[in-house]
Order: sequence, then C-alpha cells, then structure tokens
Amino acid sequence: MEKLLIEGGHQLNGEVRISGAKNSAVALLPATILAESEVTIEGLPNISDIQILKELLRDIGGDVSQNGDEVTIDSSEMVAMPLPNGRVKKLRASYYFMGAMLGRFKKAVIGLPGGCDLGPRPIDQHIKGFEALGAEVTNEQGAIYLKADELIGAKIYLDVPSVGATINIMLAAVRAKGKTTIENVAKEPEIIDVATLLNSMGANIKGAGTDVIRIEGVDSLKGCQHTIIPDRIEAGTYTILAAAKGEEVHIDNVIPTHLESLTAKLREMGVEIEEGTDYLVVRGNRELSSVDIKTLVYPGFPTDLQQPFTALLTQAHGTSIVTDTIYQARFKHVDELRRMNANIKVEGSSAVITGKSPLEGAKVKASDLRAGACLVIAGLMADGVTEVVGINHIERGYDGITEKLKILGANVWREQMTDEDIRMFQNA
Ligand SMILES: CC(=O)N[C@H]1[C@@H](OP(=O)(O)OP(=O)(O)OC[C@H]2O[C@@H](n3ccc(=O)[nH]c3=O)[C@H](O)[C@@H]2O)O[C@H](CO)[C@@H](O)[C@@H]1O
Ligand SMILES: C=C(OP(=O)(O)O)C(=O)O
Repeated sequence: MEKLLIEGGHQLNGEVRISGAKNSAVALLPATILAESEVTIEGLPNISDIQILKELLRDIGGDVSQNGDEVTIDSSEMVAMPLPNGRVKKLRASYYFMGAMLGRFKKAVIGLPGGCDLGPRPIDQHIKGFEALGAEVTNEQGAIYLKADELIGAKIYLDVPSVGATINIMLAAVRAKGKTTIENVAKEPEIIDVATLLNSMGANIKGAGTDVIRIEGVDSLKGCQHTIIPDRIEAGTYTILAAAKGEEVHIDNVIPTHLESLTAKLREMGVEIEEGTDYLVVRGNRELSSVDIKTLVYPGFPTDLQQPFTALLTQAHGTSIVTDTIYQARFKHVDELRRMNANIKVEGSSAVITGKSPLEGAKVKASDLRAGACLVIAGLMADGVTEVVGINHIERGYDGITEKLKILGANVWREQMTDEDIRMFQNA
C-alpha cells in the first residue's frame, strides 16, 4: 500500500481538467442493467468505485468493455445472481443494484452497501419506495432480499430528500406498471444525469431536478449512448485548492452553476473567480476572511465539499463555523488538521475554526474520501512535508489526483507505507 507525500508551500498555476462525476457514474453503470442491450457511457472517471462496479456488472453476466474513458455494457445475458458482501461492501453505490435488478428481474439479493463512514447512513427510504412499488423486502443476515410478482406504480413521499433513494426508486419505477410519483426528492445534478440516461433508454421520467419526479412505466428499455456530466465535487476541490495556493488556475470541464454555493462563499472570503461557459479561473493565494457555512441538499452547500473547505478556513482571519446538517458526524478530518497545528474544535454538528494558523507538515490519516481531499489541501498549504495514509479512500473519488496536482506545480509523490504507517492506518 502507498501513501501520498506533499511538500507544502508551492504556488499552483496552469490548467486542470475535471473528470466525469463519480456520483453520476456510480448510478449510470447499474442503470445499464435495465437496457437489456448495449449502452455506451462516455467520460467515466478512472476511480476505484468504477472498477468495482464493472466487476459487479460482470458478476451478473454483463459484457463490459472499456476504450479510454468510454465503457460499453452489454446487459443482454445478465441474470439475477445474488451479490453478497465482498465487493458490494467496498462502496456505497452498490445499493443501485437493488433498484436496477428489481426493475429488470423483479428480484435481487444484495449485501448491505459500504462507502464513506460518515455516521449512520440508513437506506430505509429506498426500501420504503421499493415496498410502495409492490416489492417484498427482507433483511437476512446482512443481505437485502427483494422480490415482486410485478411492480405497480405508486405515490411515494420521501421523509428526507435522499440522493440514493431518489435514484434507486427511479431505477425500479421505470419498469413498473403505470404511474409513479416521488415527492420531496433530491435535486442534485447527478439525478438529472441518471434520468437523462434512462430517458435515452426509452423511459418516461419527468421532473428530475425539481421536488417531484413523475414516471410512466414502460415494458422494455433499449441501448443508447450517454456522456456523463463533470464532477462538481472534484471541480469544487480543485477550486478550493486553487483558492488556497493558486496564482491563476484554470479548471476546465465544469458546469459553473453546479458550483454556485461554493463560488459565492469563496468570493465572500476574497477569492477572485472568473466563470466561463465550461470553466472557472481562480486567482487565490491572498488574505482570506472567515465565513460560516451550513451544508444542505442541492443547491445548498454540498456536504462533500465541507471537509475540503474546512482546510481552507484554517487560513482565514477570524472565526468560521462549519455546520453539517446532512452528516452530523462528518468531522473525522478535524483531529488530523489539529495534528497539523490548525485551531479547530467540534461542537455538536459544527466545527469552529479560528484562523489564521500556520499549518505544519505531519503524518495524517485519511479516514474517508473527502477527509483525504481536505488533508491534501492542508498539505499544500503547510510548511514542510505532509504524509497522508489511507489514500485508498482518495482513489475512490479522485481520478489521477497525483498527476493533476503535479501539472499544477505541486510537489507530490507516492511512497510505499512503512510498518509504522501501516500500524497508524490500522489503529487510528
Ligand atoms: C454515491 C453517492 O451518490 N453518494 C452521495 C449521496 O449519498 P447517499 O445517497 O448515501 O446520501 P443521501 O442523500 O441518501 O443521504 C442524505 C441524508 O438522508 C439520510 N437518509 C438517506 C437515505 C435513507 O434511506 N434514509 C435517511 O435517513 C442520510 O442519513 C443523510 O442524512 O448523497 C450524499 C449527500 O449529498 C453525498 O454525501 C454522497 O457523496
Ligand atoms: C460520501 C461520499 O461518497 P459515498 O456516498 O460513495 O461514500 C463522497 O463522495 O463524498
């Protein structure tokens, strides 16, 4: 296993290209199960979540081929093979096999999903939706069993606007008989992207991106070609690190409206950001003012950028308060930032950051994907060398991060972990 080393203090300049969106890609791949023929998806990110999903599609008989960032899935020979723990546990999005397999085969057996450890991550709303469509759902020894004689359209109201539940119910409902209405749904851009793919496959989904999604079920779906949207969280991460250390950084392949909650906050802090049709230019590296943020469902400030943004706030003058209303325990990065001399304390579901604290390089552990991104940004701002262990988490969601940082002028490299690193990785 490797660790990532970052020598702080270097100014960043140049262009970075954003990859396809992880949280779209991880739903688009399972959605291809419904096509019963060939679907090609262009622009997939090269991240470990995608590698695992391709394996899972092969496990159920899919023919998956890759050409650069384009993947073609022929789902005609797929069968409703049980997918126990193992691969399924390695990521969150394996839960989309429930909705897609239920839609196509009217049955599925799938282990409980993994993903970032952010505190409790229930899937009760997914199950409520499947049951409303007529499925019988049981949980036996850590696996979810789903079956239905037929799926019948229903009216479903989500107690919380969950991204995963919205997409999962959509995946099953496109093959239900009659009309389904899902109310209080999540409005994230990735949901629109999945609805776009399903509609290209012949589904009839209206309202994705609003509070209410209406679906008219169809008898079959067909193959198509789809280009994925850019990853707004990867783009947001590079925007934050450009605000920290960038003289002039061009971030290409971006939909600027997807990032408005972030760019508005950065401007409040004193960062100069220019928006083009599909790019941002960030001029950072200046005195920053403190700000407060509260994570909310889209279009509010994304929880997935809370941890990277917290690293930047250590360099702002004054006190900032970061409140996570989506995952109230998403603060495992705070102890690691403190090892680097940050002045932060956690109070309930908030982190209180007092700046500006000069950061010092240290050996730190990425406990989850965005904690990893947070520590990379902190390392770029720190004096000396920061060693980040646990980069398997970072590889779940950041395509070619070492190479992209090097292109911008960062001094980053990988080394094999020592025995001491491995102990830290296992115990911390
Ligand atoms: C693969 C993927 O797309 N992951 C994203 C997805 O995760 P995920 O789909 O797991 O997140 P949800 O939108 O479902 O969760 C939002 C909130 O709803 C709660 N909840 C969710 C489902 C449920 O059945 N019951 C329930 O109570 C959760 O505990 C959380 O507090 O959205 C999160 C919130 O934007 C992001 O951080 C993740 O990056
Ligand atoms: C929490 C995240 O991912 P997942 O839901 O896949 O664990 C994330 O992308 O920040």
